[in-house]
Amino acid sequence: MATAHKVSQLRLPPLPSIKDIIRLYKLRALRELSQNFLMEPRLIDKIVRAAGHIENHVVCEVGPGPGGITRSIIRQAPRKLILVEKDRRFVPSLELLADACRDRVDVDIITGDILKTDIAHYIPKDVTTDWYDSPPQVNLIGNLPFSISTILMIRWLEMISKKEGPWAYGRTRMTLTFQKEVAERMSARMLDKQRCRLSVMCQNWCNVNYKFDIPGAAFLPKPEVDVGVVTLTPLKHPLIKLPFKLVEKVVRQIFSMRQKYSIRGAQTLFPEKVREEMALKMYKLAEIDPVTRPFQIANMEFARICEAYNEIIKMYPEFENYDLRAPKKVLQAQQDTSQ
Ligand SMILES: C[S@@+](CC[C@H](N)C(=O)[O-])C[C@H]1O[C@@H](n2cnc3c(N)ncnc32)[C@H](O)[C@@H]1O
Repeated sequence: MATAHKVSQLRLPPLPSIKDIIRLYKLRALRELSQNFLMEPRLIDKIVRAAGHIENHVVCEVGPGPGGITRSIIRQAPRKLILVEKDRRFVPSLELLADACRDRVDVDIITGDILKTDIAHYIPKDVTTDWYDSPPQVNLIGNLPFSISTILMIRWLEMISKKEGPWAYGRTRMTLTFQKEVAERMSARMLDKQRCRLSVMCQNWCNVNYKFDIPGAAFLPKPEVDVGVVTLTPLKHPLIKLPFKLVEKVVRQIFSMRQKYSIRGAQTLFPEKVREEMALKMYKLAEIDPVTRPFQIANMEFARICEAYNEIIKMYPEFENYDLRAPKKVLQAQQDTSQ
């Protein structure tokens, strides 16, 4: 059932429009920072509404840019707003916003790379909830730069798996934008043609909800692709209860040969001499048909494959560190030790 949220709870004093801000501060968009500014207030508010109730919450916005989404967040009266923006040119326009709401919202402006910023450091401890309770009053929101969105998501999933960073406070929710194709992959279920490593990884640790699309034309400059808005809520219990690195490796290798039978990719988890035998053993333990293709494998079946792999590396610890992606020299050493 849809929840009704009050809009415009906090009135901001008259401010120049985002268009004027961009002109005033000469904020020409930089391609290298994937800068595409969302210009439509209706769509901006729709993203913020997708985050649910955020009044009195601690909100962290990734890449606020000139502050379009930031304004909409502020109008919802969060208790604290943490802004992480790599491009210093946006600081004056963000300070203008921080100043306009200084009596009601505590705003931290951090100029830095989100991939290197410890957001948790800025989140007050009193928001902490137990992992198995409702999510804490903390939200991560961002119209993410395309160039880092997948890396950031994978990094955050690893943090979720370890209950670290913003997830040390409980099951912190995310409302994020991705290239439409990436958003479709994140939410793709078994048999979907978009199904890939990212689908299994996201769905193993989170409830992934593809909310709606935003046409490229709503951005300035217009990107070549449309955008998808996704919300993610960490699951109380992941489907595969094994370390992130193990799950990532197994799922990655199985999808490494997308069009072939999945066992072909699974074989690459093991050194050449034993790969056919070990992969077959793994599939037998997991009760998976070797002629299944990767996109035909359900999340629970991936769980069985990962568990079977874990059993095998317990039996043969020499295979544990075998990694096909390792540089040639390391690979040779790995092959030698497994003979
Ligand atoms: C797609 S734009 C979104 C701008 C604004 N939020 C909007 O919706 O109009 C992405 C923003 O992320 C910033 N950005 C790019 N790489 C970043 C990084 N590694 N860390 C933090 N911010 C980054 C860009 O400078 C830009 O402001």
